[in-house]
Amino acid sequence: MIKTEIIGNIGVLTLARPWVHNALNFQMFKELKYYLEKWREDQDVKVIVLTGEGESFCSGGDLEEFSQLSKEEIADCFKQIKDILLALHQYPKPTVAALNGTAVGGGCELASACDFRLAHPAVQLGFVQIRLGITTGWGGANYLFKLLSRQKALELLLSGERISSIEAYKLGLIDKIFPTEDFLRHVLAWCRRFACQPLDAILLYKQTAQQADDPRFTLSQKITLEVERCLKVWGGQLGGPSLSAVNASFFTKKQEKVVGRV
Ligand SMILES: CC[C@@H](C(=O)O)C(=O)SCCNC(=O)CCNC(=O)[C@H](O)C(C)(C)COP(=O)(O)OP(=O)(O)OC[C@H]1O[C@@H](n2cnc3c(N)ncnc32)[C@H](O)[C@@H]1OP(=O)(O)O
Repeated sequence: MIKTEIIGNIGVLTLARPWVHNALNFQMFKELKYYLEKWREDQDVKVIVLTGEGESFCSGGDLEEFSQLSKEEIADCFKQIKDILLALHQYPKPTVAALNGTAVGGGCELASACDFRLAHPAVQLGFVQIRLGITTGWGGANYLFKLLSRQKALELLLSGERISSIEAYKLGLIDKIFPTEDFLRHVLAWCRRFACQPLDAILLYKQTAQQADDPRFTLSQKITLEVERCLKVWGGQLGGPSLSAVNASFFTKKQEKVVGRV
């Protein structure tokens, strides 16, 4: 129910239950967890893209399946799902939700847990939970509060209204709008700008990003750690190019330029 593909260092996870608009059942969460863990250490995967098959990105939790569970079973299920979304939010590599179509309920929670959200003009988004008499059950409101101002996030959550991707872009919830035609091709080209970079540097920037909003560190400590990270890659400690290799590449390019000018 989750299809996977690695395209040029980009791991693509496709929610594949289009007959129910990619409603997420528990089996899909298990698969999502499995692939996120598998790709965490995979040197060939530098960026993760989550998308959906068919006309929707995701219609949220599978209401059919969840309605058959007891209160205790739902509590256990949601606990496991919120851990998977948190792991996605704290993932060491960049994560991208490619909204190929409608995202509602838990579909918006999933997208909000990612680093980036890309969409096309026909996409609609809605934190519709309140219209069912419930609230976000997977941590999605907290991710939304990190992305939007308190009042904009509250407006979306309290109204349960669906908004267009263009409105969501203006709010800052969507990072980029691409044409509907060949949407995934545009997404992959956008992600390739990250995926073509050295993995060590990608991982270190993600660490710096995670730390940026961690209240346990002062700004001075965060900056010291940021500098230490740079020195690690500079010295080649992570298996990247060493100081001399960085210099060599700089001077080789410089020399080539000079030769080219003659
Ligand atoms: C439970 C977790 C909770 C959270 O913590 O966040 C949530 O996610 S709550 C929110 C749950 N989601 C919803 O309320 C959305 C429900 N779906 C829709 O609003 C619409 O289906 C749609 C996604 C906007 C598409 O509308 P439309 O194009 O008109 O299609 P249909 O409505 O006819 O749907 C076709 C088919 O799909 C089934 N379906 C859709 N969503 C779900 C779902 N979330 N769970 C289970 N099944 C779903 C729908 O019942 C239809 O089935 P059939 O009638 O058997 O064809």
